[in-house]
Amino acid sequence: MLAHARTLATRSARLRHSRFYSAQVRDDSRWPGWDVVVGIEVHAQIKSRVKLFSGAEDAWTPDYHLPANTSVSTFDAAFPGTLPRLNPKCVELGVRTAIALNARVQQRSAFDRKHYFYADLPQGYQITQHYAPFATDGRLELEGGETCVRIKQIQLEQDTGKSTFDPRRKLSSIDLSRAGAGLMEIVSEPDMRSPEEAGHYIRALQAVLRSVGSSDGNMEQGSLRCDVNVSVNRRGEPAGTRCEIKNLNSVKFIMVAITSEVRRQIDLLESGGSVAQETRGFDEDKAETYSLRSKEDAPDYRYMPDPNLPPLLIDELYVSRIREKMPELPDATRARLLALGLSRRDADVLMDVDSGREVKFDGALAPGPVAYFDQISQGGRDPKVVVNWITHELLGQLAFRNESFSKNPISAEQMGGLIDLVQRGELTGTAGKTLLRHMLDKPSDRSASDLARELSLLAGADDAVVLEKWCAEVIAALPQEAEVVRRGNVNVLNKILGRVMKLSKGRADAKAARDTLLRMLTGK
Ligand SMILES: Nc1ncnc2c1ncn2[C@@H]1O[C@H](COP(=O)(O)OP(=O)(O)OP(=O)(O)O)[C@@H](O)[C@H]1O
Ligand SMILES: [Mg+2]
Ligand SMILES: [Mg+2]
Repeated sequence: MLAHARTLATRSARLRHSRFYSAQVRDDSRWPGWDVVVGIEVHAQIKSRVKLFSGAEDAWTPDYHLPANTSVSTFDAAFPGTLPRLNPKCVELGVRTAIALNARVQQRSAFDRKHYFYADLPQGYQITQHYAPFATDGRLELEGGETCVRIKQIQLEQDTGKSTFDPRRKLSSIDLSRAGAGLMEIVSEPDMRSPEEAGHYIRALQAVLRSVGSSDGNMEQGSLRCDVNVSVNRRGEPAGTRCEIKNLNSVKFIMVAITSEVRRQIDLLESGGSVAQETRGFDEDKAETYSLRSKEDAPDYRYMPDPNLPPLLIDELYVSRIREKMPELPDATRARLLALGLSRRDADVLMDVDSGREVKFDGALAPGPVAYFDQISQGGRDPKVVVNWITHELLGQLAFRNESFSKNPISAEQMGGLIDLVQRGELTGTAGKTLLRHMLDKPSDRSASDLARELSLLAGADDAVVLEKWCAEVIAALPQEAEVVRRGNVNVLNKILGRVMKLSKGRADAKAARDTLLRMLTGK
């Protein structure tokens, strides 16, 4: 009876957590009558200069332009007699990630050896926490909080080296620089129901990792790598057999690979066949998955506890200290920005994971567009005006120059000064943009108003006189158009006005210029 009650309680907890058991699954017109089930294993490189077990002597930089084998300690190369020593920074960044993913940090976890024989793994085994991970039972809400993906576990493990094969010379090269670097394996429950949801999950996870500073989460550079498990079943039937697609390296390829794998499995089942559990690769050119090895060929990893590493003990005080220092998480940031009156789009642009925000080593963060926005809008500036200048003008100009936000040379103070000049009417909007361009062209630490004065961009006291001079000059240059306006056809005025604005290099106030022209031409 008690056991039954417990089962029911567990089941209803699950019901609350996973949409899989509760809400109706919508039919997908791509595969009507079928349900798609996806679970993802993410390997995220921990942003610590020191590897997971090989001590401070081998500080490494994940810079792939460096020559091979430049950051390898004797431990990484598995010299006999070398011993592992756990890097506490990796534990701290792991715990930060676990807290951000609402996971339970285990007071006791342990390290196992997972054996396989491959040239980029000199020890002959990888140290991992597959059986006793340091965090379990997390969850990550996807956009809008409608869907929630449960996180089964987060474990610490070593990265391998890198092997490259040159088919021409039939030569394999091994680079051990990466060997032994710290990874977090974040294993999701099979809670995603479409290729798009898998994409949202990875994006949301990237945002979390970056916001806590535990990983770059950059798929292109390999600091975030995904193994994607896919199965299909007819609506109402239990989940099917999963295939695992290894090593996908972009969100786009994840979605394409899932779509093509779903098609393959459905075709197999519809033609009376069955899906065999196997590990598959993804061919980017053909947009197809292909078999790597079947379950029968799966290696026997001969897991065993690592005798050289004691269990990892994490006490509650340690966790609560980290919890107190947690930075703002993406969901909270988005909610705060929306509450300030920003549009969803503007909030997304500020928070964009690809905006060039840098995660520095050991979890420090370079300020991204959101922090820049926060600094500028302090002191009572209108948040909507500030976000406009950042997203449209600044990010626009930077994009035009093919530069990311991390290259922005304009300080928050300078940008705030520029916005104030425009808001107070001392600078026209167009002159403000000219000033912004100048600040990007010639970075300096001078204030916006000094620069505006120096460039004669400020709208001054003798404005009206200058404006009349510009108008007169343009009227003289466009006698025919001026005549048409004089005869009462005001439509042509815009052409004359355009010339005045051009002549003033944007310094003229458009409305004042229009009024002046009308007065000079029609007396009104
Ligand atoms: N029916 C299913 N359809 C799709 N995904 C599934 C299904 N069942 C389980 N999964 C997913 O498969 C993944 C299993 O990962 P896990 O690390 O636990 O084991 P593994 O793949 O056997 O081990 P390894 O780490 O050696 O690859 C999880 O992400 C889980 O959500
Ligand atoms: Mg796994
Ligand atoms: Mg796996």
